Amino acid sequence: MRQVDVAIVGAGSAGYTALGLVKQHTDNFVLINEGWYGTTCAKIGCMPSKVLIQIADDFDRLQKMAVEGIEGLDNAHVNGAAVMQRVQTMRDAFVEKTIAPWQKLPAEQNLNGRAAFVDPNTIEITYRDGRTELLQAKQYILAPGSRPVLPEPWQDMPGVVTSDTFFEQASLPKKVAVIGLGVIGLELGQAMARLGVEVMGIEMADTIAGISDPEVLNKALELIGHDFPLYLGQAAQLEQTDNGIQVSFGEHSVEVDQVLAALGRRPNLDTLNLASAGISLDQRGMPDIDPSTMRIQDSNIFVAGDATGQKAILHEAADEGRIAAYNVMQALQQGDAKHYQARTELGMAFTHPNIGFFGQRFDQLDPENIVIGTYNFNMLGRPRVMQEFEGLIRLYADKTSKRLLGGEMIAPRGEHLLHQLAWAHQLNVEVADILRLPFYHPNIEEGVRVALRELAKQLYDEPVEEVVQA
Ligand SMILES: Cc1cc2nc3c(=O)[nH]c(=O)nc-3n(C[C@H](O)[C@H](O)[C@H](O)COP(=O)(O)OP(=O)(O)OC[C@H]3O[C@@H](n4cnc5c(N)ncnc54)[C@H](O)[C@@H]3O)c2cc1C
Ligand SMILES: NC(=O)c1ccc[n+]([C@@H]2O[C@H](COP(=O)([O-])OP(=O)(O)OC[C@H]3O[C@@H](n4cnc5c(N)ncnc54)[C@H](O)[C@@H]3O)[C@@H](O)[C@H]2O)c1
Repeated sequence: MRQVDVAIVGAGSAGYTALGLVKQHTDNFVLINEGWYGTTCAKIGCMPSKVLIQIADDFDRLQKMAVEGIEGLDNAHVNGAAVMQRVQTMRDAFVEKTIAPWQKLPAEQNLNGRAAFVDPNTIEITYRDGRTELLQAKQYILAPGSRPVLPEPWQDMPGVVTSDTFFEQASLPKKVAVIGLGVIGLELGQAMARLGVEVMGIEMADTIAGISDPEVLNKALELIGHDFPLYLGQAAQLEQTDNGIQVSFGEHSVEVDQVLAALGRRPNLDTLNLASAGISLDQRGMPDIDPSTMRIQDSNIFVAGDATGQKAILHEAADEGRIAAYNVMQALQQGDAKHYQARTELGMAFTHPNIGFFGQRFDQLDPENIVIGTYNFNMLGRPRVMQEFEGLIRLYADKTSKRLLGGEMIAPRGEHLLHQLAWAHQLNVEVADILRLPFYHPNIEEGVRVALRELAKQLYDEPVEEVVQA
């Protein structure tokens, strides 16, 4: 039986990051990956979705140009097939770049098969041709990602797509029901709507994109609702018809060509048969993973990326891959696992305007202990020039420490505002210190300053001097 120092399962963003570090330490490793290479992010996730969103944003700007004196735009229209061709061409380029490191691995270390534990020390690899191989590693890094949730009756229904298949289409559909208005449903639903597809959005919960602040939610429903109708608090039923799919929810029933099911993603750890490794699992079938070490209990198994069932976003997958690899190297040298702190949490939907949060969300905070600063984009010059003057920023600060705790927003260029606020949050400085940082004029960041000033008025007895004393 083959024996190695390290076995990494999953050639995604988490596995890729771990591999880069493990390689520096030992040559005695294997990478096991089932199915295609190229990562969820590059092939069916972050990147193709951002290409589609960019095209939708560009098309939308044409309408804004008309009021700026730019003429001759009346004939502009969307060629759905060309749009999807552009998405696929760019996606293929991203995938090609992503698979280069795997292609450089010698064949005996790059195993294209499914891994699963057969006992606490051994995994079995099942190759595509049905062959199997047993392998033992001193340490394991499991990074098998996640898959879309899809109820069984919907699985073979023609016309039902998930983000796994959406980007493969030859053209844009005509009429779509987007079921699930989390990040994927909102991003793709809005982009399609802005490209002329008739879209309706149906969500079981009473919020979209995980927004917990009721004021931000109201603003988001208003703004995203301009692009397509949103039905909240409704779970949909599907029925196949001669012409498509009948979607029923609440009082409504409508026939569509296509359903985009965006109901969330499920960790792929269940494919690894962890029970055979002697790992105890909770009711959801998940092991107890320490987020500061990425280790399962006291085992030689580390988990990273979407497979943890925690923060299913790319930079977190990469960090978890790093932490798992650092600790695998520690373990190979008989060292104790090192504990790492999480970065400030940051999440965003690349809708228009961007929706997102940093730090703690509104519903995680005690209203008694916080003050709130807001900005609602009705006055600033630069957003008006850009014709993007609608949004709402809500920042939360701790009454005692006078530090930012978090914030939620729907805001033009919110992706950048969220980064700056997350950096300030992680540096753990007082609100007054953030106000003493430079703010250029005219800029959207001036809106953040308005919200910070509102916080400062509530936090300090004296007005804050916004210039640093020499
Ligand atoms: C539509 C969409 C848009 C997204 N947009 C963004 C975004 O804008 N920003 C962002 O930060 N995140 C985004 N994400 C999330 C991001 O793509 C993921 O968090 C990230 O790709 C997870 O990486 P991973 O390494 O955990 O998994 P993956 O990249 O999925 O890699 C897992 C690999 O493991 C393999 N595997 C599974 N089981 C086994 C097994 N038993 N044996 C061997 N191999 C196995 C799989 O085949 C796969 O190759 C998006 C996701 C989607 C779906
Ligand atoms: N910009 C980004 O960073 C980005 C973009 C896309 C995806 N992602 C990642 O991908 C993950 C998966 O995205 P997602 O949007 O599929 O999941 P999600 O968990 O964000 O949203 C799924 C939504 O579907 C709803 N839902 C579930 N079952 C339903 C039903 N039967 N009927 C109606 N609604 C139902 C849920 O209430 C939830 O709001 C996210 O957790 C996110 O981390 C990130």
